[in-house]
Amino acid sequence: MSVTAIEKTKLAADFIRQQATVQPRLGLVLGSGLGVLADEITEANVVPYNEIPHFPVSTVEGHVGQLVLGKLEGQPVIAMQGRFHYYEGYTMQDVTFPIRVMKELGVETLIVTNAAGGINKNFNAGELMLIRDHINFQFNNPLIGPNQSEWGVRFPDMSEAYDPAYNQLAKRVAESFGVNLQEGVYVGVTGPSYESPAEIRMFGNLGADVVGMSTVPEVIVARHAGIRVLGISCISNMAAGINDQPLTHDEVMETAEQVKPQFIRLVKGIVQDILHI
Ligand SMILES: Cc1cccnc1O
Repeated sequence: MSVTAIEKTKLAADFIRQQATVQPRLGLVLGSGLGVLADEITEANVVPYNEIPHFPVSTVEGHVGQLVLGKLEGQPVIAMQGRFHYYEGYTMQDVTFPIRVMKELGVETLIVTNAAGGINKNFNAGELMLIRDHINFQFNNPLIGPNQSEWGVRFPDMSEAYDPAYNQLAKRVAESFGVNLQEGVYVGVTGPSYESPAEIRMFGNLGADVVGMSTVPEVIVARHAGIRVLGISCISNMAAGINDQPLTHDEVMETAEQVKPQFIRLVKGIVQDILHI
């Protein structure tokens, strides 16, 4: 007899709970090149994705695929070191399964991060952007199919998918730390090819400030589950056509390397207070 999605979620959560040193309240999804934040977690214990029942298995060679549970700035957290991308061939349900498991473990707040391409010409590679809203341009949705009413409603509201109170906190922390934090709209595309200049012009006309290949499905599922969300993009490079540079993944990783100190300082500052608002 096939195992239901709810049963798979509970089996994965039970496995993780047996190994966890904390009961996490805050979830972190760490995007390309940003997994280093998990190294800041104390009292940490690591659970490799390939040991967790029903967890997707990372297909990317040498890609760290593990959960890190412990304390970050004294708060009980669970961090994904390595995420699953739709472009790898995972289903939308695979991509978002870790968010369902986080909810089952008791997570009520999620910080989602990513590397993104800059579209807004006032932005620069190496800057951080607070996500105010997103555009789903992945021609799919993780909630398509029968609704699991114990997870959430059939038609979840997305009008404040990125929590306004969290965004006010992030701006206060950025200002206090002297971090130049941009703010804007993230458009999620499927990838894996980078966008064409014509597509970037279109996304700009549609109101997008950065583009990326992740985040949107995880946020939709988090909101469906009643998890409050804060999102931060690391502008890894300017998207196609914004300047005359060809796009490479190496450049995405190199920029993430440069922005890491600011990113870590900002997120740790946010983590100190986010569970109290
Ligand atoms: C992630 C990304 C970086 C740069 C340009 N486009 C993208 O989708």
